[in-house]
Amino acid sequence: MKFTKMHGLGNSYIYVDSFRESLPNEEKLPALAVKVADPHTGIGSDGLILILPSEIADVRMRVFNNDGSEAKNCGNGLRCVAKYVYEHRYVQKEEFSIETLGGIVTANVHPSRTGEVHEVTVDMGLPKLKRKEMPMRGEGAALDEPVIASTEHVNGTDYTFTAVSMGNPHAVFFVENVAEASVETDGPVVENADLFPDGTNVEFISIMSETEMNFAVWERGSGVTRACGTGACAAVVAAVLNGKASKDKDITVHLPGGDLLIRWSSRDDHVWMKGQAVTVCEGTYMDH
Ligand SMILES: N[C@@H](CCC[C@H](N)C(=O)O)C(=O)O
Repeated sequence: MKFTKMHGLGNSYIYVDSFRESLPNEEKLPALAVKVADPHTGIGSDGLILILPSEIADVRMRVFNNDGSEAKNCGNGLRCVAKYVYEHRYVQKEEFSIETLGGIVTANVHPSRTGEVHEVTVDMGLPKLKRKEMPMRGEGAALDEPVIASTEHVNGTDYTFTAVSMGNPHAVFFVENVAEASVETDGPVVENADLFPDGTNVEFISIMSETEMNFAVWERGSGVTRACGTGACAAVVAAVLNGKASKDKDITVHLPGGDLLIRWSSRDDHVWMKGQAVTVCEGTYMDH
């Protein structure tokens, strides 16, 4: 199976071009994701991304975490898919749509004179804020309410966070110092809490100024990663909802793997993400 390894700020995936490659049966895809992602016996990545034709958008992306679970969206993956389909001329325009399980988004590539794409902007669409849209468990009318700085009980402990869906779920915690955040201890506890029937990604952020924040993440299905694009979008939305940042400002999110520029626009309430997309290598994977 031919593959391309790409990353956005160190959040790496094995990309399979399903315009050209025939894929294993549907039920074998989760196991394939686990195998290719293994750094010792596979290629090594945070998961597997399939680039496919779409009937309702210009192209389609499917994302598998490195535990084999399928995700509904991936911000860093979207930028890499946009780079790939533009450079391989599957689209011949700089603005085009990408279908994900979490909805359709619009990508804008910024090609160099030679046609290479190093940076991509994505209109990530509307954040979903209602408890039932995460999804998160709750009672009656609360299901239609947003979860902003809400204290929730998980395994006997109280956790205070803001929940934002960017097609996939995120629980955002404000902390004093991201370097000291309990990413590897609280991350998996919140990820797997009963409260989240589908699990959740977990972000820890600290506000540095009106236009800057530090960020660390525990990703659902992948654990600690160097970056999470949808997580950075959710972090900015959470900061605005908590009065710690403003709409219409370009906010630099400092992730472990580098920076993303995120803006929540008041014009249409869409969230915009701008950042790098990098090709690491291409090769042939021998399935075994
Ligand atoms: N790394 C991604 C998100 C990947 C999916 C996530 N772990 C989930 O299960 O929702 C990003 O850049 O957004």
